[in-house]
Amino acid sequence: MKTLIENVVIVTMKEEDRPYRGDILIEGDVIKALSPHLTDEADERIDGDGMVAMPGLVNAHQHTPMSLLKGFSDDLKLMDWLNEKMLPAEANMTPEDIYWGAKLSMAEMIRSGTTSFADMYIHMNEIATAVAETGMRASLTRGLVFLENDGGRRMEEALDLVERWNGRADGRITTMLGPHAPYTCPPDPLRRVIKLAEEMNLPVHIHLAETKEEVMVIREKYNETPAEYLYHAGLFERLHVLLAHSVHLNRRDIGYLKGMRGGVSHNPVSNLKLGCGIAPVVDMINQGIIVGLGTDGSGSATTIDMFEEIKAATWLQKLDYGDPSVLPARQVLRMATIEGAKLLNIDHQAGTLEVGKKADLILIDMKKPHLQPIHQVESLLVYGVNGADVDTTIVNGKVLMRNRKLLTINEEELFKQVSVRAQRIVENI
Ligand SMILES: CSC[C@H]1O[C@@H](n2cnc3c(O)ncnc32)[C@H](O)[C@@H]1O
Ligand SMILES: [Zn+2]
Repeated sequence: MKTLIENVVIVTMKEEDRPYRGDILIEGDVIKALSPHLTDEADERIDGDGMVAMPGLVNAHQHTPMSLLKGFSDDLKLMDWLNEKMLPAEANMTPEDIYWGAKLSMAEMIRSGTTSFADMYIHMNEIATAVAETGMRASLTRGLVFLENDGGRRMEEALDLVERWNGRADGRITTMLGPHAPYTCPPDPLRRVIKLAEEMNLPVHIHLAETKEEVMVIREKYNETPAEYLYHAGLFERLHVLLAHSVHLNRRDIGYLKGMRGGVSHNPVSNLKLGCGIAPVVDMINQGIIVGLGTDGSGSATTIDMFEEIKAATWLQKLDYGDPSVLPARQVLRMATIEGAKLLNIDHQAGTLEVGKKADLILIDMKKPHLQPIHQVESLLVYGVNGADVDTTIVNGKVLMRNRKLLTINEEELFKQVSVRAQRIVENI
């Protein structure tokens, strides 16, 4: 199957490229050619006039089924929200709920231009099934909380996910191991997970230093900062690690992360809404740490539109530094694309528009009052565009949304399923 996108403004997000008008040829699941003018025959032609083509966005930290808990308990502190609301609700979730909640998030992500995401949750088989069906690309992790003895059941589920799904769905699914956070993972089980990840050559996905309370708890328990605790457990020695949040890091903590494989998912909307603080994004980047962007679950953030994260990320750093020149448009766009792809360990496949990479791209409709005139495309992509401006979403060469119509998800059925399930889950909480 050959698809030719014609006469479109191409934003490759490669370091050396600047936006230019041209054509994109997709053959099978890869980008075959990118050029100012292509004359190839194609099975399908897409008129890109008035559109911008850019790499699909990479959401580096998600809990997809939490879409079912969206708006259920807002305006709480993280630990109250988690312990009193989310955990009891999650105990009520069936595997089918997880499947439909994950699909709801995927519908929203495809609609707002996300093509790849990293997910940490429970009942991962159902999430993987939803990924296989919707056509998205994902790095999946069974979240591991070690506060009570479960006879090794969670760990078995984590390994089952890896065995069943790593490299599956045409290579769109990869897997990681997911010790949830320093405050839910005591030293012994944490070290066991690290050893296993090393033996199995698997990346690790973990929350880090999200709140001041976390810093206090870890200080009381271990007389260390959360970053020190992970460093001394050996997490940053060999493994590729995806750290979610990393809000409360001091200068020494940033030093521990320096040189690590992987990096940090910055989740500014969730951090703002939960009042967590402002992550030292610019300081981390200046130390060579890779920083991508994520939304966290919609149970906390409500929105999983990555264009909102893009805006929040740059606004917050400008405000924090009192300097509008920090985190300029191009840099924050790279965080949402190629830097995120590096965090998911898929930058050989995604994150830029390049010949030979997988065809994961989006078309943005610029024929709208808020996106005209176009002086600088990259500026408008950051400060003007929102998820509803995405016209077409393509993953692995397959069109998942065209003219804003989802092609792999039946939304009518989806909405029926989620409204009934969401009500049942929160009853009596
Ligand atoms: C055991 S699966 C993952 C686990 O993480 C919880 N969660 C969702 N958002 C956050 C967050 O911002 N910080 C910490 N933990 C979070 C989710 O409810 C699941 O229980
Ligand atoms: Zn999270």
